[in-house]
Amino acid sequence: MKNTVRTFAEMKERGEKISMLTCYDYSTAKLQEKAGINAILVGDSLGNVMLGLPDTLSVTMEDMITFGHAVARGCHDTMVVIDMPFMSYQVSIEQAVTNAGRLMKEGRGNAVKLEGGAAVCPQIRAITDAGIPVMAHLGMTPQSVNSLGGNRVQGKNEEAAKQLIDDALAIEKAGAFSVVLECVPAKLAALITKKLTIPTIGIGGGAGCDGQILVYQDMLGLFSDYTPKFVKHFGEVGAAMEAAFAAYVKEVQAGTFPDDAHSFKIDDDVMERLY
Ligand SMILES: Nc1nc(=O)c2c([nH]1)NC[C@@H]1CN(c3ccc(C(=O)N[C@@H](CCC(=O)O)C(=O)O)cc3)CN21
Ligand SMILES: CC(C)C(=O)C(=O)O
Ligand SMILES: [Mg+2]
Repeated sequence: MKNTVRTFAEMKERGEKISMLTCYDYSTAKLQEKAGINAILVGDSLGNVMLGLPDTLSVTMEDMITFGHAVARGCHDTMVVIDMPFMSYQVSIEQAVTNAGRLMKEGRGNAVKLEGGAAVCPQIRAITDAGIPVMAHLGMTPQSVNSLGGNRVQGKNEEAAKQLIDDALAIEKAGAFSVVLECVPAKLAALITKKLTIPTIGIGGGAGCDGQILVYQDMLGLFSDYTPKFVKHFGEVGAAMEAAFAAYVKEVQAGTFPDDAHSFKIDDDVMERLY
């Protein structure tokens, strides 16, 4: 049986930390599942790390479905959450439910995630009522980068902090099963975590959250367009890949690859007749 919404609730109750990573492809999903990850997010950050875009705004439903389905094929026991892309849920409740449904039917996700607080509570309620679990996303919400004026920490002053707490309580009431807290001061994220019965998943939210998430290319040292303060490298995979690519180039140039072990044989008498 797949871990699911119930697993999340039980883990918070037991005080067990929830580990999440983003993922966008089949092979990486299999590795993450083998490594024991609790849940995977197919994030719209794929715009940055897979497509080389400057932000997440032009990521489409088709993008999310293509990458989502690839990840879902690699996951047998792991819950797959798929981000709802910019403008796939803001316009109307009806459109939000339709698009969440597509991410489940065509993307083969187990849950969806959308950004925002009180403003998107009607969408959270309607999608949840349709039988689709919703993860909320508060604090720094990258789809609002043009309103927020950059990818910076949120909730620093009393008014903004109170707003964040109110939004967190509202999305919980609307039926969200969990919430991402992005770029929120650690002490504020810890307070929100205490106030909520649903698990909080931090990214730049400090150790007081119920779980953590990172973009996998960030934690592997595979992405270098920018490095948010919350990113820690758990490996230097970018450097390892570059070294392997360089070794390949060198062997091809030298003619030492492929050798006999990586080539196919034909009987000598067949070759003699051909000559
Ligand atoms: N590779 C990647 N990692 C992410 O975490 C991520 C994405 N892409 N794409 C979507 C959003 C964008 N995110 C970002 C992007 C940049 C910063 C960043 O550079 N923050 C600076 C502060 C910048 C400022 O104050 O203006 C920092 O020091 O953390 C943070 C989060 C988080 N998400
Ligand atoms: C950074 C996470 C939370 C996200 O929304 C994404 O990867 O798109
Ligand atoms: Mg996202």
